[in-house]
Amino acid sequence: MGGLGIDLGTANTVVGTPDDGIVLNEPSFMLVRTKEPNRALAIGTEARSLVGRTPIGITPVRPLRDGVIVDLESARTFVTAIVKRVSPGRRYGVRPKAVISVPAGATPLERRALLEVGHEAGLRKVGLVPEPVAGALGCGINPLEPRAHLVVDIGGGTSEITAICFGGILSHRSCRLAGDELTNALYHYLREEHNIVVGELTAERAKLGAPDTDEGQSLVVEGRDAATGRARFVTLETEEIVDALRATTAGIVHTLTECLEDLPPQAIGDVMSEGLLVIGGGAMLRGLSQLLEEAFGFPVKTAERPLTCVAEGATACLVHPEVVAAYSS
Ligand SMILES: Nc1ncnc2c1ncn2[C@@H]1O[C@H](COP(=O)(O)OP(=O)(O)OP(=O)(O)O)[C@@H](O)[C@H]1O
Repeated sequence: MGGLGIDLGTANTVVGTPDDGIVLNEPSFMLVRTKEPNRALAIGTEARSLVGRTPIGITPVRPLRDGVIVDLESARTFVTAIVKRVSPGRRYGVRPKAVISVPAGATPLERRALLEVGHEAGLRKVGLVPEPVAGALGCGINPLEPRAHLVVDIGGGTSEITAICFGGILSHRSCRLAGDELTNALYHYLREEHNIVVGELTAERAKLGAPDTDEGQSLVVEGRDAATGRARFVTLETEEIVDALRATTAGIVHTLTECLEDLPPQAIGDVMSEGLLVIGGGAMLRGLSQLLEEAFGFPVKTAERPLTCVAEGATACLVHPEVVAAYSS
C-alpha cells in the first residue's frame, strides 16, 4: 500500500507512509532567491536555521499562515520540494496518492487551494481529512464511533478545538493563539520588562525551555540590550515565564469554553468520562495540561506524539478511506 499522509502545518510539515511510518518532519520554511520565488533553495531545518541571518537577495518564506495556504505560488513550490524529497519514485513517473490534513475550520476555497497545490506538486489522488480527526486517529481513537471526542490542537499559528462524533463535527472553535503567539508574548515580555531584544529562535527556545512551574527553576536568555545595542544575558524566573504566557493561555481556555458551550449535554457526558485529547506542539507546553484540568475538571490526555499524530492519522486514512469519505461532507 503506497501513498503519503501529509500534515502541512504553519510551523511543521510531517509526512508518513503506510510502510515506513514518518519519513519527513521538518519546519514549514523555505528559502528562495528574491528574483526566483518558484524554486526552493533550501527547505525545512536548513531554511529555518537561517531565519534572522538571511543574506541579501534571499527571502525566507513560510508557505502557510494559520494552517492554510495564503499564497498559491509559494505553497506549490514548497509542497513540490517536499514531495520530491519523500518520493524518489517520481523519477520514474510514479505519482503518489495522498491524504492531506486540513484545519477543521478551513473554508471551501482554502480546501480547494490545497487540492490544487497537491495536484500541481505531482500528487495523483488527493483526499483531505480534518486535522482533529487525523490527530484522533493517530492517537488510536476511532473517529467513526458513536461517541463524542474533544480534540484540542495547539499548533504554530492556530489553536483549534473540535468535538467529533460518528463521522461528523459536533462543534468547532479556533483562535490565533498558539505556538507563534506564545513565542511572541515572551519576545515582548523580554523587550518591555528586561529591555532586551532577542531573535525569534531565541524567544522560541525560551518557550520550549520554560521550566516546570513547581520546580522553581530559572532560564538564561541571550540578546541585545535595547538601549546600548550590546550583547546581554537575562535570567528569567519560572513565575515570570508563566506570567508572560498567561494572557495567551487564558485565551485558549476561553476558546475551549466557547466550544464546550456549543456541545449537546450527551456529548458533554462523553467528554467528561473520556477527557480532552490535546495534540500539536503546544500540547507540550509545561503546565498546560494541569491548567486545562484545573479550568474544566475533565481529565486531560496529552497525545504521546503530539507533533506527528496528525500525519500518522492522515497516513492511516490511506488504509481507511471511509474516514476521509465520512468527514468530507
Ligand atoms: N516542548 C514544547 N513546548 C511548547 N511548545 C512547543 C514545544 N515543542 C514544540 N512547540 C511549539 O509547537 C508549535 C508547532 O506545533 P505543530 O507542529 O503542531 O504546529 P503546526 O501543525 O505546524 O501548526 P498549525 O496547526 O497552526 O498549522 C511551535 O510553535 C513550537 O514552538
